Amino acid sequence: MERAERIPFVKMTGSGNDFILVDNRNGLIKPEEGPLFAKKVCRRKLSVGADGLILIEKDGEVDFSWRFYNSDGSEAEMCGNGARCAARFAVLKGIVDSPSMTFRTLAGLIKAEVAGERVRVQIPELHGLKLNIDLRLDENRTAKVHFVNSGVPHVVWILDTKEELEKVDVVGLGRRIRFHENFSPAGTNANFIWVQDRQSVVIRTYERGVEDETLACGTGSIAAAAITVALGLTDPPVSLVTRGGEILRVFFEYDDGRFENLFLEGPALVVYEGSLWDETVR
Ligand SMILES: N[C@H](CCC[C@H](N)C(=O)O)C(=O)O
Repeated sequence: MERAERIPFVKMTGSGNDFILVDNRNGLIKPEEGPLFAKKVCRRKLSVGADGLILIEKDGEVDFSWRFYNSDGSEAEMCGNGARCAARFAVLKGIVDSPSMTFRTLAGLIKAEVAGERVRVQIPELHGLKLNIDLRLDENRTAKVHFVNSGVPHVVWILDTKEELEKVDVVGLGRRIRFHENFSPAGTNANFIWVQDRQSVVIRTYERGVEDETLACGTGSIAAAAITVALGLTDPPVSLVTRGGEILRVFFEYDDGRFENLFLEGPALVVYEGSLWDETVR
């Protein structure tokens, strides 16, 4: 990257899942530089710090394209909370001239609708739904889990009580699932949920590529909503109570294994704007 003394960015939070957003339509950060740049700027205390980096790029057909990186520098196909932040960022920065837009991700085209601080994004599709998997965790323990890809891969483990959800070792068990041979080589995110009632689920998520629990996960919320509806435990729209306390809402129609018109809705807030000094990303 030719040395740009300072790189303007906006820090945003999608229900506690936090991101650094950069308008990279000038191509300053080259594709091959993305992973290391992301790893450096997402370090808490040593740089801006975030769960992920979002680079907005030019696109010849739709409003814009994006590159999404987890804080470990891995590029992910999609990010639900990040998509909501990217849509609001595009409106605030005049990258689009309408509150409705379409942008390109590795998981396909995302339609977004910005209404003030709240954003709805339409997820292209769910695939690979697999219910009631007996997952061997170690020689003495198996867990009944479920799987779906909601833009990125997600395992969902349903716990019986709120207390169990409070006490579960999200990082220890989450890491075991994330690196489980069943899901290699791509790995998976791991969600632990408790079904509060037919309209709401409390969720905690261990995120692949952050390698820790995050305060919210958009695609994880979609996965949990889809799986609990498919199991007959909830009815859409489903509210997801995230670890940060914010509520994410997932809308869709479900009929005999088919999910239609999948939307994720929730707040996407600006925390601050800044300019990144070159000396901390060399
Ligand atoms: N860490 C995820 C990508 C971000 C997902 C999450 N932040 C969301 O809001 O969907 C992965 O690598 O699969």
